[in-house]
Amino acid sequence: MSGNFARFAEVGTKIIAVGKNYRDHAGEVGNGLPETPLLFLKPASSYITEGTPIKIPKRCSSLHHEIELGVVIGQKETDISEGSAMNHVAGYVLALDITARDFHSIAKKKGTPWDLAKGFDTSCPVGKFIPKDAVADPHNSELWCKVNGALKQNGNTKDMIFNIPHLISYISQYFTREPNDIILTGTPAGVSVVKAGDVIQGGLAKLVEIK
Ligand SMILES: CC(=O)CC(=O)C(=O)O
Ligand SMILES: [Mg+2]
Repeated sequence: MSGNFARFAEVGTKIIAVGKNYRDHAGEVGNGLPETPLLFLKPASSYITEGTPIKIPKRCSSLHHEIELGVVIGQKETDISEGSAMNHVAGYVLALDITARDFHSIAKKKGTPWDLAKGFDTSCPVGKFIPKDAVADPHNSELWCKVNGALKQNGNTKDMIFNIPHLISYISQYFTREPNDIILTGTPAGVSVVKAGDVIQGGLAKLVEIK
């Protein structure tokens, strides 16, 4: 594990994920657009470093990749304004919100929690830490994902419905954020099934790639 990963892999880390934050992905999964950020938690036990194999959960027959920009929180915060939100960002990571889509569809239909679909062990592969200043514009960065070399997701963070300051401010009204917590900011369209043996690659602008 590199020093950069060590920044994140500390006890007490929270991963707060935002759902349906891109219109095109919201369209492909249905149920309309959110009026406020749609939040769910992924446990710290879902976290793996880049290159660690993803375990397909028992009884899952449709595992999906979701490439996402992760925002790494730099300091303890609660109830902060949108105006000061970016001061609380230490940097970014490229991450996958691996989703058991069959479990997810059932949960949505029944109105039950998404934990099993989104929070199982290994469902959050995370790439190396990217310092804040290395990302010129986090609201205009290409985000892509390939499976076995074929391009599946090709989005841009400019298409987020709720931008990063809004997400940080909104989340901080409900959850105290601590250093090294991560906010996954949602995925663009193109999610698709991955099977045992597939290789998933992702990229953020020209800055980082994960595999
Ligand atoms: C409906 C979803 O897949 C929610 C989600 O995780 C997203 O990134 O959007
Ligand atoms: Mg997601």
